[in-house]
Amino acid sequence: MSEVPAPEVQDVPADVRERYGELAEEVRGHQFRYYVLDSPTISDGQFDELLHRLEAMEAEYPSLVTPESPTQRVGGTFSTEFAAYDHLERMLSLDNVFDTEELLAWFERIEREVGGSTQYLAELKIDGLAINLLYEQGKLTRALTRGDGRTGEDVTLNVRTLDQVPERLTGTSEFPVPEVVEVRGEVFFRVEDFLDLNAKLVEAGKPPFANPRNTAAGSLRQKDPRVTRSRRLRLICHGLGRRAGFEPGRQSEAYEALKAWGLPVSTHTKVFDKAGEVVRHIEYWGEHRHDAEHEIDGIVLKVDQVSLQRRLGTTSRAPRWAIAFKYPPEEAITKLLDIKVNVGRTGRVTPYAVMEPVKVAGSTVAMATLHNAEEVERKGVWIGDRVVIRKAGDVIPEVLGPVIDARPADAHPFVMPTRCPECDTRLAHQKEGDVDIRCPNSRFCPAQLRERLFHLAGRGAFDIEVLGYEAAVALLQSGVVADEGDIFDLDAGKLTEVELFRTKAGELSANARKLLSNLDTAKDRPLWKVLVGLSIRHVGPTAAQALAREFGSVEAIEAASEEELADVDGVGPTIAAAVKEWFAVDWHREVVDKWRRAGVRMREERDASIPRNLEGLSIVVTGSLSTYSRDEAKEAIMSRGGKAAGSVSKKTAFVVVGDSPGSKYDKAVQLKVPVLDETGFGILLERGPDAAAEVALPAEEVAGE
Ligand SMILES: NC(=O)c1ccc[n+]([C@@H]2O[C@H](COP(=O)([O-])OP(=O)(O)OC[C@H]3O[C@@H](n4cnc5c(N)ncnc54)[C@H](O)[C@@H]3O)[C@@H](O)[C@H]2O)c1
Ligand SMILES: [Zn+2]
Repeated sequence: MSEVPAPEVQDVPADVRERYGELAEEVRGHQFRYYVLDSPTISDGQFDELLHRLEAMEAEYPSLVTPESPTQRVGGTFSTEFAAYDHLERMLSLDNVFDTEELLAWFERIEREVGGSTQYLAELKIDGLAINLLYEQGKLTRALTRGDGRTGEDVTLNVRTLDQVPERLTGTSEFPVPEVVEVRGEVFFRVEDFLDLNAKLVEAGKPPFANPRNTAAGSLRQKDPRVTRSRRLRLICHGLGRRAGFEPGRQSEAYEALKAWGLPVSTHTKVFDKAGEVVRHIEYWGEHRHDAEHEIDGIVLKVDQVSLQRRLGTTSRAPRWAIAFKYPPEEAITKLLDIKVNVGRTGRVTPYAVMEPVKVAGSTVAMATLHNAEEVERKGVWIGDRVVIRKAGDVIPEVLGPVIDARPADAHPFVMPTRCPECDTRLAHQKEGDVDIRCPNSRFCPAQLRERLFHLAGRGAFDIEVLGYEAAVALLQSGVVADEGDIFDLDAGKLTEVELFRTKAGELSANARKLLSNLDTAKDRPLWKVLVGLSIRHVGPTAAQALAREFGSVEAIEAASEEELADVDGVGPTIAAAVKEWFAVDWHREVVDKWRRAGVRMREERDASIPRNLEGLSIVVTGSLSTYSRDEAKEAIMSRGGKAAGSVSKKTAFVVVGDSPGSKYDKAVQLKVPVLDETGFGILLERGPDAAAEVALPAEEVAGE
């Protein structure tokens, strides 16, 4: 073809040409920061998007394309820090597809060009940096980075520090050592080693690295090979360049040769006959991305037969016989606009990141929790920084760390506030050594009030549909509710005082009527839900159910000693202490009183047909019974007013002993507590303690059985 005709050049509007030039410059700038500085300021996904925009402009105005265009070249370049050498054969990049449709179109093109179906080799796309190892007469003579594809940087001394890189190749009868071979591969960090490295840095008070790929590149491209040596880099080989004295028929055969020569190859390489199977394979790895030892950003597909590879040839930047299917990026880089703090239901103050919204793993992210002040410091992020965020699948987004090289002059560290942002109370650690810092003004802090109201309306508590955040805030701000104690005293008169619950005509809104009816239903929720609604620290559904089952009423829980509480299965000392602390606060007890007066259920509903014949008795069950499960036995005791205790004491009325009893039985013997077998337990339940006492055995006799 002749040169691009001049008139077409003029067809490109000046503003498009200008925008194109700017975009191309921007892309080159990012390539420099990525390939030379090992320190990108945008994520790979964001970079790919810029490149795509460039491609789209070129597709619309083909005359924009020049050989220098970033779309036509292998991305990298080389730094003058290293000696530069040419590769014997060019190192190329890979073309990308981003969905199945594009992939199927690629298969179609290949099969059209080779005239039929063919076999494909599927490999994990390792997110590392490309390396070219030159072996002459079996001896490693040079290692180069990819550079611009033609010329790479000499990193031989550094590569020699990798355990997996043999100084000399070994040969076998099937695969003798070739005269010359360029081996292409990927240098990377195993995720585990990367996390280890970061943990050590943090321990030494240094900022951690943001991601394994750039850290691997930075670790290999070091002036001082000792730094490289300390970094536990890994290698996987995935191709050949120039070779003499060896010619594989298939790519998969080349891997066998590499392995025979003593080079590391992947264990996840697979040959497929059918495009459909490849698609399933890609889906599988999409869901198991994190099962590989290294990060993967896609699957690479290669036409397996080398003669067909030759026939398909290459473009200026990539082979035509291979393609990379890229998974949606899980990381993005964005600006950390601010770090704010949130005050939770129990007063815990949590810093969180406010970021310029950015798309990652299919959703837009603008906020992420930072957990506590220590965590902010550990991550080393400053307000104003560009930060790397990560969101894997459905997992909540996480701020990984700052892009240190992109730190603007006005960036500044976060300072944890000393006063509550909502009520101005001085914040404090509740106990010595707590990481968390809290607002102690639990009664009046608007944030805590709002969160508690919202919580008590939740599914796990009273399940009051209309009482969301908006309603909670409206009720508190209007003053008709001072705290959660007032919630069940709401009536039509009070609600008409709240704008949110009034119609324009000043009448009660439909929503208000619904709230009243919700509240009415809520009064009859089971005891455990009432307990959850009280916002006692650590008392979630599990502990609340255990407490309700064991004690049967709020009064009984309040009256129980810390030991008795701790003794309950599913409660334990921490929760027991929290319950005691909670009931020790006057206004907490007032909340309970107000709710009780308003008609909220304060005790477990009893089945009237069950006799309350064990009232006040503490009974311990040990070993397994044949007709009752452990829970059923407890339930049977408690529904009769007894207490199913977890340990034997002098106050224990009976110890019920099943098969293979534990140390509780020994304790019963020691304390001379009456012991019942399973039949005796049945008598106890049906006829009460007096009848049971007649059949109770002295402990020794049961033991002798
Ligand atoms: N964030 C930034 O600023 C920035 C700038 C430039 C490039 N990038 C990123 O770098 C990548 C582009 O770089 P690229 O040109 O190296 O292309 P690429 O990473 O998409 O694909 C080519 C490379 O894949 C590697 N590879 C990994 N596993 C392989 C396997 N099994 N078989 C064959 N090759 C395998 C090879 O080293 C090869 O050079 C993109 O992900 C891009 O987003 C990011
Ligand atoms: Zn406060």
